[in-house]
Formats: sequence, structure tokens, C-alpha cells
Amino acid sequence: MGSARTLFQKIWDAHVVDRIDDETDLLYIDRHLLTEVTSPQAFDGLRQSDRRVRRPDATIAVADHNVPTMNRGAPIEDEASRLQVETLERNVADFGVRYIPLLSPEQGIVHIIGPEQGLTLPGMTIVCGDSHTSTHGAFGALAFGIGTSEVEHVLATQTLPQARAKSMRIVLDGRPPAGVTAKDMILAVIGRVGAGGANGYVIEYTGEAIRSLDMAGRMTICNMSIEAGARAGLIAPDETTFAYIKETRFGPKSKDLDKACSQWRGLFSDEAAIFDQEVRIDASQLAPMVTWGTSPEDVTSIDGAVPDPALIVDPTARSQMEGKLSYMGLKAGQRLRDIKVDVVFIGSCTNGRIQDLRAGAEVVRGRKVARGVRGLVVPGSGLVKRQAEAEGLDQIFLDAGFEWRDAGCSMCLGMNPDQLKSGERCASTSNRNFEGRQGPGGRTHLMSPELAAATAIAGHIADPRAVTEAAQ
Ligand SMILES: CC(C)[C@H](C(=O)O)[C@@H](O)C(=O)O
Ligand code: SF4
Repeated sequence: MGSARTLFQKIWDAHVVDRIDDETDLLYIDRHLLTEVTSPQAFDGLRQSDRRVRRPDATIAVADHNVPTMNRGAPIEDEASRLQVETLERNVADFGVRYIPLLSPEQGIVHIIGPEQGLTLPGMTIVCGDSHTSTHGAFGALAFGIGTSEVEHVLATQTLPQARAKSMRIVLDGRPPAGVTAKDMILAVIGRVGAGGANGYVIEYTGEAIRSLDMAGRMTICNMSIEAGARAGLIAPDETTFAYIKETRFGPKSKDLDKACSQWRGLFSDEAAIFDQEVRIDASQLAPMVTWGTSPEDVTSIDGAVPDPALIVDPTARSQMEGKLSYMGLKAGQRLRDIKVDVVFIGSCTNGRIQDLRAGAEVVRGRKVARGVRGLVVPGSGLVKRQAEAEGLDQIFLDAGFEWRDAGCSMCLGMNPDQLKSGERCASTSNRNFEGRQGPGGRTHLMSPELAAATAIAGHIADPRAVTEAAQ
């Protein structure tokens, strides 16, 4: 060693337990998050081989995907979902794993609760059987999603064999214009890099636009790294990170925090470090972004229009785009702003934090959801919900005609009762617009909480700046 290293290499090197072969290392895992979706077979595997959980103290479980977001006290009606949650509850009890019960105010989406409780810290390796584990990279932690058999491996050994990834640096220079959020930045990145453009890479985001983001914005960025195909997303920790951690329940305190911070200050890519690929985006030129298709890369600015497949030369690509427009019920050339929606969903691990709810409420305050539109606001955790209520945000949303729900993945994906009906169109602050993602036949337009809120008021995709000006 001795040579210049990237942040990714520094965290990796600090966790190598053993070198397996030229490509693969055995990594030590600092934190393991579990959900009801990808843990049942892993626990069954432990039972069959008569193993225990190696580090129950480094493991924490919560149910989020299958949980209804209303009538929390009542038994879960859907048989499969109830079984899923009950199985998790039995497994954590049998294996002595920390669990946040459904009725606890701390329950929430796994990627929201880790950071807000101070369980996500710089320099850690963090895994979870869920692709959006990349969220935690916002703290300068190497965090990635794993499969069920890997969940079992980590439970049993607290280690994981991993192939070394390539590294990509994405520099967002300049200051984004007013009204351009972290969500717009990451949608623009995915539009540029492509949905598979970062396959096999770990992305590190740098640049003035990233530095100026709060932790919520950084989490939104890292959350969607996986939508560009990346293994993980990383942002080097700084004073913003340390100040956030200081306020958390389980984060280090006083002297321990000072000691930790002095170590964390070494977590950055050395100046001479070499990245396998580099992308530069001028954030000062960005606009609010909206997706029109069925992949997060199908994105354009709010001022844009639905693209025209007729202009595509390659026949396969052309028919693919025709298929997307037909699924989405859109016509080439249609202005994005004119697209009417049926449902607006504000929530998910991408944009379900208090800052997102504040941003949405700011647009909604004193206005009404358009007739015929159903609006859902779903806090990412019970603590987010409680904070929002303390600030009166719930009342702003309720007065406007939104539904105010309990924490969970909710309408981000069709695994619980919050789903679109076939053909319904949704403005959503989540991260995936795949066919059927929010319910079979449902149509999803991804955007920021500000845009989603403005869309709810206007009844069609709208720029919050236009909605607030129109009212003045
Ligand atoms: C269900 C789960 C395994 C899945 C994931 O891995 O990301 C989900 O959270 C998603 O967002 O699609
Ligand atoms: S909120 Fe959505 S993206 Fe996040 S973990 Fe849940 S289903 Fe996955």
C-alpha cells in the first residue's frame, strides 16, 4: 500500500479478513440490517445447520415492506404479509436479535431508521438484504444490498465474501439553482449515466453541489445509486455528517464522538487516487426532473416533453420506447406539465424524511389537493411522523386533503395495501418506476417531494414555482 487510495478502497482495506482469490476478499461486516422480506430463508438455514447469530449486537431487524400504513394496532389482514411479519418476530426472538416492533414509535423503513438512530456511521461496512442499502453510503459507510443466502452468511459469521468493485467518481460542480433538489440531481445523474451505466462500480459523489447538501439530501442521492446499477454510493463524511450523528440516539457521544470524528476525518479519497471512471455534471445548469418511462433513466426536465420514438434509428430501441409509452399511456411530444395524475405519493426511503415532508408541506400550505386526486403522505419512520406532527405538518397535509399514514414502504412497491389500480397514474417521490411497481398496471412518474406536492395541488405534473406564483 502506501499509494493513494479512494475512500472506497480505504474502507474496503480496513475490513479485509482474508483474501479469497484475485478478485474476492472476505470482508468483516460492522452492521447488518434485516427486514421481513429477505430474512426468513436465512434464519431457516441457520436452524438447519444448528448455527447461532454471530453478532446479535451488530444486527437489527424491522418490518417495513409488508406493513399496512393504517390501523397499526389491528392484525394484518393480508395472510401472506401477516405471515411474513410474524415469521420475522419469531426469528428475532429465537435468535436474540434486536427488533423494532411494529407498534414502536421507532419502527420505519430500514434505510430511514439506521441513520436516524445513529446505527449508520462513517467507515462502517453495512449490509441488508435490500438493494437500497446504498442509502447509508451518504455517511461515508460502504453499504450494499445482499441476497438471502448472503444474509445467512452474515448472520452466521459476520463476514461476507465480496468481489472488488471498480470505482466511479461523479462530480457535481456548482450550486444548483433554487428549486433544484437532491432528487433532481440524482435523476439527472441516472439520466446521464444510464440505468446500467454504473454496473460493477461503487460511485463516490463529490463536488460543491454534494458538499452543500444536508444529510437528507445526501441520502436521497446515495439511495438511488443502485438505479444506475452501482453496487454502492458513497459521500465522504464532513462536519455536516458529524453534526447529524451527534444528535442521534446511539451515535457516539462526547469524548467518544471526538475520537471517532478524528478517525472519520481520514475518510476521503486521496488527491492522487485513481478512479476507473469519472463523470462531471454542472449542477448549476440543472432543472427539476420528472420521469416519463418505466426506468429511472427515462427522465427529462419539468420543462421537457415525452420523447418521440420515431426519431430513434435503432429498431430495437425504437420499439422499446414505443412499448414504454404505450404502458405509460403517453404520446410522443406531450408536455410533461400537462400530464394529469390520479394519485400523489410522498414517502419511501428516497424521500420519506422530515426534510422531505417539510418541503412538501411548504408547497401545500393553505392549498387544496385537486379534485379527483388522491394524495398520500407516508413518513419514513415513526420518529419522522412524530416530528412532523410536532411541527404541525400533518395538519397542513390533512387540511389540503392528503391522507396521513403510519410509517412503512407503502406505495413505493406493491407489497402492502397501498397500491395503484391498473391504469392509474401516480406522481411519486420513490425510486423505481418499473411496470407494475406500485401495483399491477400502475403508472409511475418519479420526482421530488416539492414537485409531487405541486402536482397534487394542480392535478397535473407541475413545477412548485409555478403553483406558488399562481397563488400570489
Ligand atoms: C423487496 C426488496 C428485496 C426490494 C429491494 O431489494 O430493493 C425492495 O425494497 C425494492 O425497493 O425493490
Ligand atoms: S421504501 Fe421502497 S425502495 Fe425503500 S426499501 Fe421500501 S420498497 Fe425498497
